[in-house]
Amino acid sequence: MKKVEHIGIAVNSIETAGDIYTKLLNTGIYKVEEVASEHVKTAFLQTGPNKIELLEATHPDSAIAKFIAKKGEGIHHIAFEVEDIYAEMQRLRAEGFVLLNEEPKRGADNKLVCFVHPKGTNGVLVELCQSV
Ligand SMILES: CC[C@H](C(=O)O)C(=O)SCCNC(=O)CCNC(=O)[C@H](O)C(C)(C)COP(=O)(O)OP(=O)(O)OC[C@H]1O[C@@H](n2cnc3c(N)ncnc32)[C@H](O)[C@@H]1OP(=O)(O)O
Ligand SMILES: [Co+2]
Repeated sequence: MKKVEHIGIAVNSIETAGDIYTKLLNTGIYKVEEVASEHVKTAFLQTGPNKIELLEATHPDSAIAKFIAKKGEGIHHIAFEVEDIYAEMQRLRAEGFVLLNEEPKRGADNKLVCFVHPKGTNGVLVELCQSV
């Protein structure tokens, strides 16, 4: 794992949360991107070498909608940057982690992503990200 690529925060409104995080971080949103396959709209703010990813559900079936319904707004996942997502997925499988997707899938911000089930990571949803 190269670094923490982003912290994903589940929010009801990326507009409202975006204003708050713009003030908090003293920097603006540099990208808003919908990922239809995940039923989410994302907004990114750069914080040094890392990012904050605000996530708003675009459909009731969205993982974000279910998360907020259950736990309210808050930190949703930690994403790590990897060099080779295929090799990392294979390594994690061999280590006994449960991956939530068989193959890497297209994420936001020009990434290939894969998620690791939180049951195997002390309750923290982990995302692997490889730049494409
Ligand atoms: C890809 C675009 C973008 C990017 O960065 O590029 C994103 O980051 S998109 C982010 C949204 N997409 C995902 O999160 C995909 C992966 N997530 C999943 O597959 C599900 O959300 C899953 C499997 C983590 C949970 O599924 P579901 O909510 O349908 O099941 P449960 O509600 O029964 O949850 C099972 C169990 O997991 C706990 N849980 C759920 N979400 C989280 C979370 N974010 N962090 C930690 N724990 C989580 C939930 O509380 C249940 O535990 P239990 O003890 O049984 O209550
Ligand atoms: Co993410």
